[in-house]
Amino acid sequence: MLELHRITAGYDRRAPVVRDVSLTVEPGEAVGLLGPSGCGKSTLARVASLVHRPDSGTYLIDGESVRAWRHRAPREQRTAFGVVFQQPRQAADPRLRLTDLIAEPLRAAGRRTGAEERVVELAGRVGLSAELLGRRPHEVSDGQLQRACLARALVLRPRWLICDEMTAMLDASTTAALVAAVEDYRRESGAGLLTVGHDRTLLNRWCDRTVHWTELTQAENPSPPKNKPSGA
Ligand SMILES: Nc1ncnc2c1ncn2[C@@H]1O[C@H](COP(=O)(O)OP(=O)(O)OP(=O)(O)O)[C@@H](O)[C@H]1O
Repeated sequence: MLELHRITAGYDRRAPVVRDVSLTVEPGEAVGLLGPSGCGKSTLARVASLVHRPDSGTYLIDGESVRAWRHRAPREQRTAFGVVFQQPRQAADPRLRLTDLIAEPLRAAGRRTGAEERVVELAGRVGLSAELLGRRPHEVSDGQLQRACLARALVLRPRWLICDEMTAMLDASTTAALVAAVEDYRRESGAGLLTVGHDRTLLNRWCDRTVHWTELTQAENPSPPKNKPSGA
């Protein structure tokens, strides 16, 4: 379970953008987070994925307290997360061919054995052809690059996925393909998901539960209604 408790975070300690926010995600659960532009959703998603250290609050991952963020976080906690951001061009090294981009986390973790097969398998899942795998980011569309970024996020088989407006700039068919790839992975792995977005209809359809930013600062465990009947 992910348990973010009374998190305050931002970019200037005197004016935090996230104030006293609490959120939990159960194992295997898909939670959608909605809220107006600039309210702090991405900042909270960055705290949850261990890339942004909060000013205060506590964070438990599967019962274990998080004591360090970014490169200081233990590898086991860092690699428990697969993260996809809104802007694939900002998240991708422009020098890498898509095949190397997807394999990057395997190399960083020293897990080269079987890397090629894993990349090919993931490329199939996200709908990237062998020809596209040989191209560099400037030679593919935003949607194709985002497919590669999703494959990269899945390559270490994370227990948790954090998608920060993953589909915000994509057309309907690419959005559907990426959501389907995430859901296939979750079905087989049991991974939990926190997905941030503006599209209430998409989040309601995709997630078990959709929470609005304003609910996160109210009493804990507000038991919001489920989007789908259990087992659906
Ligand atoms: N690196 C940064 N340095 C300084 N301020 C930042 C930084 N990143 C975000 N902010 C500010 O923090 C506030 C919250 O930003 P954040 O991206 O978390 O919001 P958001 O809810 O995800 O917005 P959107 O839906 O538009 O993506 C905004 O006012 C933003 O300008």
